[in-house]
Amino acid sequence: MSDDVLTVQDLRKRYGSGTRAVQANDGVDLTARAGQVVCLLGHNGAGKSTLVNQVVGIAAPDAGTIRLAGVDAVAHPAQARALASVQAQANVPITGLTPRRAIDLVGRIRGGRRGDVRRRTAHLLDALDLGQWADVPAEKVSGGVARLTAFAMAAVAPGRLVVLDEPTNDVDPVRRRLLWREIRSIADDGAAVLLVTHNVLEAETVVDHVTVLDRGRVVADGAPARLVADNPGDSLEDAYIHLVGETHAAGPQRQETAR
Ligand SMILES: Nc1ncnc2c1ncn2[C@@H]1O[C@H](COP(=O)(O)OP(=O)(O)OP(=O)(O)O)[C@@H](O)[C@H]1O
Repeated sequence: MSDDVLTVQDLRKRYGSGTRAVQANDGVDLTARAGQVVCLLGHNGAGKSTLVNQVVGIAAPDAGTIRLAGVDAVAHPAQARALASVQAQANVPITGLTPRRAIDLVGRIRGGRRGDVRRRTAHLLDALDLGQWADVPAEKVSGGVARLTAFAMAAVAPGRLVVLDEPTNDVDPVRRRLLWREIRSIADDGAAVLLVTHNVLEAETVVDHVTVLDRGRVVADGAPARLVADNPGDSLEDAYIHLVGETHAAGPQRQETAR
């Protein structure tokens, strides 16, 4: 039996029309298996969030297929959403709660048993070194602590797929190490992790597979070591820069026909 959790094929999504049309995803293929951390790399505007939003049912594709744990996610977005836990690019507001309460609540909403959720919440707070902030009102915590809390909310009762959109943003270097360890252990425990990050240097040590997006298209795909071997330089960052170019900023990928 295949252990593919997420299969995306020939995914296409365009925003707008006429001269302002942007082809944000232009025939994207991607697979994430159980136990794998798959990293999506790309410049600003390359189409990463567009892809993620379609996978979790926030946006509908124009064409292509998305299968999540056997479910057709395009036809049944609500079912697909239940199979995935998501840390979005923007934190979910948790005003009125504490980090511990917010993490615990998500675990319960996702169907975790009270004792299991309490233990897992305590583990995450400890593993991310959030103890001193755990019971502080959310409006008083720093951006980094809020980001780590949002990660823990996605990790407390992981779905078959865990989607993490820029989880390291605002997080200090020491806690980033702790965070990478937890990301790895989510996959080691059997989920598939789809990770969006600009933190290429740190991701290299943790991820199993890298998909590089440029202007809505996959321009490279493989294990980090494979991409490093196939490109000039000696790191994933070198390979990435070679693949997408040092200077271009992945500006809007306007339709050729619309010019
Ligand atoms: N709702 C929208 N309406 C119109 N254009 C959009 C919309 N969302 C995204 N775009 C455009 O689609 C392209 C891809 O955007 P997307 O947010 O997917 O990129 P990204 O790789 O996630 O970028 P970043 O790293 O900055 O988050 C960009 O040109 C962006 O301007």
